[in-house]
Amino acid sequence: MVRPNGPRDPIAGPEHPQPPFPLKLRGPVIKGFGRGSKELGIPTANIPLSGLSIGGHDDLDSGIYYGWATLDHSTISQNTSSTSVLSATDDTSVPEQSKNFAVADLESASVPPSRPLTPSQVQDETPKVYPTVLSIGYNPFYANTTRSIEIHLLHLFPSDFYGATLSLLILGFIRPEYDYVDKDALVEDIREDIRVTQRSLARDAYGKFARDGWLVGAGGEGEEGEKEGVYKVGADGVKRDSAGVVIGSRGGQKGNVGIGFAE
Ligand SMILES: Cc1cc2nc3c(=O)[nH]c(=O)nc-3n(C[C@H](O)[C@H](O)[C@H](O)COP(=O)(O)O)c2cc1C
Ligand SMILES: Nc1ncnc2c1ncn2[C@@H]1O[C@H](COP(=O)(O)OP(=O)(O)O)[C@@H](O)[C@H]1O
Repeated sequence: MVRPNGPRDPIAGPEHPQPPFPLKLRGPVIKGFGRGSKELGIPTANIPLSGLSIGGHDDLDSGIYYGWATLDHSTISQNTSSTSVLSATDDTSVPEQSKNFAVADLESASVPPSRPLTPSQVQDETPKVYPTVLSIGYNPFYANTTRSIEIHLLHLFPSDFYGATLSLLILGFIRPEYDYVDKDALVEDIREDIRVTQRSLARDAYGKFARDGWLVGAGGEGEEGEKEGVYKVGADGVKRDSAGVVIGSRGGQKGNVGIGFAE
């Protein structure tokens, strides 16, 4: 479908996320077609389509979505080698360093920064949580024959992170994928998607999902024996949740704050 003319909504989705959101995705960052940073100035981390199977969402509508994401860098060495990297295409050579021209000039004071949040806003040991916009589909402008998941994290990274495990919580739908008259029109719409993402995630009901246990590696809701939440370790070494309720005794260092599980 060719992009319709006309202005776009500044915010996407209702005041509170509605089903099917939040949707959980996770997978290793693999190599895509290499166009994101080279041609568009907007790097997009690809994860395998099987990432959609986690909640049984393989048939999710193609389109542009937003949410929160984290990266686990500890899996990089097991998913890459010095000469090859897992790939969505047949090409497994190590890609050139990505370039990101899109985000730096888009920030404004009234929206969440592209700087990452930590769930507790206290400690650096907890994973950084990045505002994220993604495209799921066939990239009609490039007429791809296979469906792909292309994820842009709203952050300037010093280096690539192929092989890292990316966990994603999708909270809303922005628009369908379109074909465009030229590359500049595609880039302009993606830049507006970034702004829509910043405004949409700035709402309280969306911001609180940045603390969801899924983003720190949890296996999903309802797992036996696990209760995820923000904890603080007291002088007695005991972990308590934000309401002061004891959730564990193997807390460790006094004053530690993070996201974890009841023991
Ligand atoms: C927010 C966002 C919106 C996008 N919208 C479209 C779109 O409407 N049409 C399209 O053909 N591709 C769209 N794309 C996909 C880009 O064309 C794709 O990321 C690019 O081809 C890079 O792919 P690669 O990383 O596999 O090289 C979008 C990507 C992002 C991140
Ligand atoms: N802000 C970012 N968002 C997503 N990926 C990024 C970002 N900054 C750097 N990258 C890196 O750039 C890669 C994507 O670059 P891109 O040119 O789209 O290549 P590919 O086609 O291999 O996905 C990601 O896999 C990741 O390693």
